[in-house]
Amino acid sequence: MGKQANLYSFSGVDTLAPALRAYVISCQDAGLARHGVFKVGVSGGSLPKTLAQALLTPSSGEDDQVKWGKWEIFFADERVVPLDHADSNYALLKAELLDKLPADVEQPLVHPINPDFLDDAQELADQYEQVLVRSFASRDSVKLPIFDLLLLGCGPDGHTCSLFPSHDLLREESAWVAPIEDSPKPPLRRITLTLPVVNHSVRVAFVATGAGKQGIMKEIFEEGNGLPCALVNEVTGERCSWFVDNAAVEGVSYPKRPFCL
Ligand SMILES: O=C(O)[C@H](O)[C@@H](O)[C@H](O)[C@H](O)COP(=O)(O)O
Repeated sequence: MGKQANLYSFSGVDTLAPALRAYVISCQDAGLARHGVFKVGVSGGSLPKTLAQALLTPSSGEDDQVKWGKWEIFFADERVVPLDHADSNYALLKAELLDKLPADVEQPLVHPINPDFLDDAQELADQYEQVLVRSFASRDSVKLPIFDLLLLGCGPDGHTCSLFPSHDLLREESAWVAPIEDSPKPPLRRITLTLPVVNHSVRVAFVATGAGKQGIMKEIFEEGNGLPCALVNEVTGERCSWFVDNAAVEGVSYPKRPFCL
């Protein structure tokens, strides 16, 4: 394993957001330099709101451009509900971010789940996997898709995407996208990227804020305990960056780095 995951701590979301913006833009520019598009996966929870705060501010110069027209957006996990349902991660991202993009810029290509398959979570996951197969097929090796960036949250139990602690899904080795029908966090039925896909991403960024995350951050960074977020940290090492606020990591013994690219 390489170096450890980067832990960047900020006074609050207002100071975290500009750093997250700089980080996302650097991943975007690296993706564009590598293959002309930026393939990014996002989760639900509080992330879309923070992302909007980071990305919707006006550009401050040439190096600070969000090139929306070059973005391909996927869902790191999604609830098995219609796209306009209150629980839908797509609906959340749409309301928080996509609907607020300036109308005069080229729009990103967004890949929601196919609502024709809501009756069967396995089929929904398989169909979403096919979306990834088609999108990533131009690569030489499609053993696993390689996202340029995954932007993830961390639940108070240490879950990420819909990969929950001690769940059998953590042992999935071959599927890229898997169904889960007994999610400990409602709603029960979801689909999620699997751990090998998360770990294969070029970069992984977690955003976790608020004192409510303190206990789990301590456990993830000090003990690991096989928690899904800790498993990602262990495999991705320095390819992984955490954007947190001071409240979330108070008392956590782990070196915090000053943010720089
Ligand atoms: O669909 C979901 O439930 C989310 O994708 C989930 O993985 C989320 O990211 C975490 O639960 C963190 O949520 P918060 O950021 O709201 O704490």
